[in-house]
Amino acid sequence: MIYTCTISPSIDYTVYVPEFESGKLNRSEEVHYYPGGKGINVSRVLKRLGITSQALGYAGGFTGQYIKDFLKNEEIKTDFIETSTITRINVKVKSTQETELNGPGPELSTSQLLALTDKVQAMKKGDWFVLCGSLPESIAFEFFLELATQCEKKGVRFVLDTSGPALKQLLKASVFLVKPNQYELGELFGVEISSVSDAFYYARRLVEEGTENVIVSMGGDGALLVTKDFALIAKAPAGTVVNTVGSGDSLVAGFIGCYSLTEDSYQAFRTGVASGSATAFRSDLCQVEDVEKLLGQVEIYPFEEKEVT
Ligand SMILES: Nc1ncnc2c1ncn2[C@@H]1O[C@H](COP(=O)(O)OP(=O)(O)O)[C@@H](O)[C@H]1O
Ligand SMILES: O=P(O)(O)OC[C@H]1O[C@](O)(COP(=O)(O)O)[C@@H](O)[C@@H]1O
Repeated sequence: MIYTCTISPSIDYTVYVPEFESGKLNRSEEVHYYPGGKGINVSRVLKRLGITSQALGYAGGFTGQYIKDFLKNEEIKTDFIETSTITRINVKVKSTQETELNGPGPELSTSQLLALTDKVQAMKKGDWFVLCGSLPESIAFEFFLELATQCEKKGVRFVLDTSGPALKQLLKASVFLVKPNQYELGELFGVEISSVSDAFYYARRLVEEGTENVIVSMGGDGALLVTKDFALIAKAPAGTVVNTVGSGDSLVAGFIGCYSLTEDSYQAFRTGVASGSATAFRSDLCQVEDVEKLLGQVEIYPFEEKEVT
C-alpha cells in the first residue's frame, strides 16, 4: 500500500482574475475549492492513474471535513487524525502571474503525534510512506526522523517532498525519493541554482549522501533524475499553462505510481514528468487520459556532465 502523509493539508481556494492588482478590489468570475496539500494531491493523482493509496495526516474543523468528504467522493481511502483547530485555506490567485498565500500548519499535541507513529508502525515491508508538504517548525524534526527510521527497519520505502530546515534534517534518513524543485534544492545548499549543471551537481551530492533517487523539478524546463548509476534529463511537453499548483505533487505521484508497478526508473520518470505537465495544463489535477497523451511527448536523454545549459 502507498500511504501518503500530509501534516498540513489545505483547501486550495483558487481564484481566476484576468488582471490582478494588489492593493485594489479585484473581482473574480471563477473560483474553485480544491482539497490540497502535497500528500493529498499525490493520492488524488494516484487514484486517477488507477493506483490505490491511503491519505494520512491531520485534518480538523469544517475545512478538514470538506477535504475528507471530497476525497471520499473520489473514492480515496483516508485515515486522518482529527485536530481541534481548522485546517488551513491556501489562496491561489491565477492572473498574468500565479500568486500563492499558504497558511501555517496545525499545532499538534504529543498524543496526536503518537497516533501517527502508531500508523507508521503498522506498515509492512513493501509499503510506501510518502511524507509531503510543509512540516510545522513546532514539531521537532527528530519526530519525523524517527518515522523514517521505522520505515527503514520495516522495509517501507520513504519518499520525501518537503522544504525548509526539515528537508535538510530528514535527508539523513534512508530516502528512496526526494523531489525538490530547483529553488528548494538551492535553499538546501544555500546557493542559487541557475542551470541544469548546477542542479545536477547538488542532486549528485544528495545521492552521494545516500538518497536513492533525486528528482529536481524545474517547472516548464522539465526535470532531472539523478541516481547512483545514471542521470536523466526530461524536457517538459509544451502546452497552455492553466494552473501549475499540484504539478510537483503530480510528478511525485506519476513516478512512484509507475515505479510501484514496474520498478523501472526510466518509465517512472517519464510518467512523472507527463503527469506534472498534464496538471499544469488543467485547472485541477491531471486525468489519466491527459497523462497518456503527453507520455510520448516527454523527451528524455542522459545528462552529460559536460553539458552546457
Ligand atoms: N509551465 C509548465 N509547462 C510544462 N510543464 C510544467 C510547467 N510547470 C510545471 N510543469 C511540469 O510539472 C513538473 C513539476 O513542476 P514544478 O513547478 O517544478 O514543481 P513544484 O510544483 O514542486 O514547484 C515539471 O517538472 C514539469 O514536468
Ligand atoms: O505545505 P506547503 O509547502 O505550504 O504546500 C502546500 C501547497 O502545495 C500544494 O500541495 C501544491 O504543491 P506543488 O505545486 O508543489 O505540487 C498545494 O495543494 C498546497 O496549497
